[in-house]
Amino acid sequence: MGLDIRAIDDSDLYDWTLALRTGFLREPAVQDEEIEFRRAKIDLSRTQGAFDSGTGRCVATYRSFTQEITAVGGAAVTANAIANVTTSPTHRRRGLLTRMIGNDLRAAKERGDLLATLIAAEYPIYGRFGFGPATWVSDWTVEVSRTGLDPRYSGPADGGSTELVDCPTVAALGPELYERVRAVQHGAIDRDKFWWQQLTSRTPGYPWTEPFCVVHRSPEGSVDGLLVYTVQYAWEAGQPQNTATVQDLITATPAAERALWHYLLSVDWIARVETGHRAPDATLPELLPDARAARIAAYTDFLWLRPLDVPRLLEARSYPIEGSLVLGVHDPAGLTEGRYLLETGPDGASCVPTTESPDLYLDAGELGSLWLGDASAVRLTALGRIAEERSGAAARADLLLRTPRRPWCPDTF
Ligand SMILES: CC(=O)SCCNC(=O)CCNC(=O)[C@H](O)C(C)(C)COP(=O)(O)OP(=O)(O)OC[C@H]1O[C@@H](n2cnc3c(N)ncnc32)[C@H](O)[C@@H]1OP(=O)(O)O
Repeated sequence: MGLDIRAIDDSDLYDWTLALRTGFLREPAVQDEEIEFRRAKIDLSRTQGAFDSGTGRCVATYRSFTQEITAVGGAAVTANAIANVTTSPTHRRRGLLTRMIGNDLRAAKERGDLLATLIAAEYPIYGRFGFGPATWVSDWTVEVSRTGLDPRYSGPADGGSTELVDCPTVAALGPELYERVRAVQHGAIDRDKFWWQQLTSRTPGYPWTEPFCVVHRSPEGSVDGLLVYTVQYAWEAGQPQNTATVQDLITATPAAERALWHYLLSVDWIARVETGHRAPDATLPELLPDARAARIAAYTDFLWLRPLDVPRLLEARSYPIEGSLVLGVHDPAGLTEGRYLLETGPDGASCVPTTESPDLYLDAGELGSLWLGDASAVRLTALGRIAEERSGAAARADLLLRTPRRPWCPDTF
């Protein structure tokens, strides 16, 4: 029985969505409103389905779209973002994902995208396709009664302000604020109108509860922070045991972040706060007089990157110091295989193919892990994933590539 992989058309949307829901273990029922939402959102020409010629049924799904990711130094780099990857349990491990991702990565390379991005559902899936983990997230649970924050708090003392607003106000103010935030946060990705729609209104096919929303303004009156949270309402033996769950918290200044955490950790009746995905080096715990009131609920790899054009990718980011490095990149898919000479300085970098002998040999996935400055070349060498051909080269790579604050991608896609 044949398995035909092709770009889907509008008439496939119902079957494709059913296969997607099946693969993600969501109720296998598709409402017309969900189809309408997907029809508006997805680019059919970059949406693949695998169809079983015996039954005609869609048995695997895959989608990519153009995304911007912030490089170290603030440049917005064009990426091929991958999402909605599933193979139905009846057709697993027959190479369907391998065929779909191969098609897509070759097309992205031809289009000129510098890299591919995805959020890996499970760690072992994507390394074989040249991806490496590049950003991490930390999720915290805060016991409000233990924070040690002043219980008499009633708003920022520095002239800034917090205001409760509704969802349409978030949808109106959020995009401009987020543009400022992502421009200085390496690892952040752009948010399209559907992202804001899903945060601020009920979207067919996704669970949603009307949230509480707070805007923070600086002492000068500009919007510099946004907090969106829902509350799970619970009382036990006459005591409030409500849990607030952060749906989004973005800030353009450290003062705004401190003010919004202080706000949320002072709401009467909230006993516990679940922070959702924060930066891996979140300042939250140490904002609290008792930092141990915040416990790590999860600390995990998040955004994975796959280089597609090594010279342009390495030239797109900034470097703190002058230096040079020859990288020997191994890429079984043949997309980035080669030797590259990287020369860096505070004013820019050049990266060109070279015949010089490499300082470091590494797979494309390891380069994906290094690009945003999070992974350490010294550490990857200790793990046996980078071969150091010149003594001290891994430490030199870390001096060139690593960043003072860690990269962070706050969003799932
Ligand atoms: C970006 C995203 O959308 S992330 C979401 C990914 N989707 C899911 O996790 C949903 C549930 N899982 C699935 O639908 C499927 O298992 C998929 C999509 C992950 C894999 O699809 P398949 O068509 O079975 O993959 P395929 O047959 O091409 O496997 C290729 C190789 O990867 C391996 N592999 C695939 N999935 C996994 C996994 N979850 N864990 C470990 N190895 C895996 C296979 O064993 C195979 O290895 P081999 O070449 O050594 O034999």
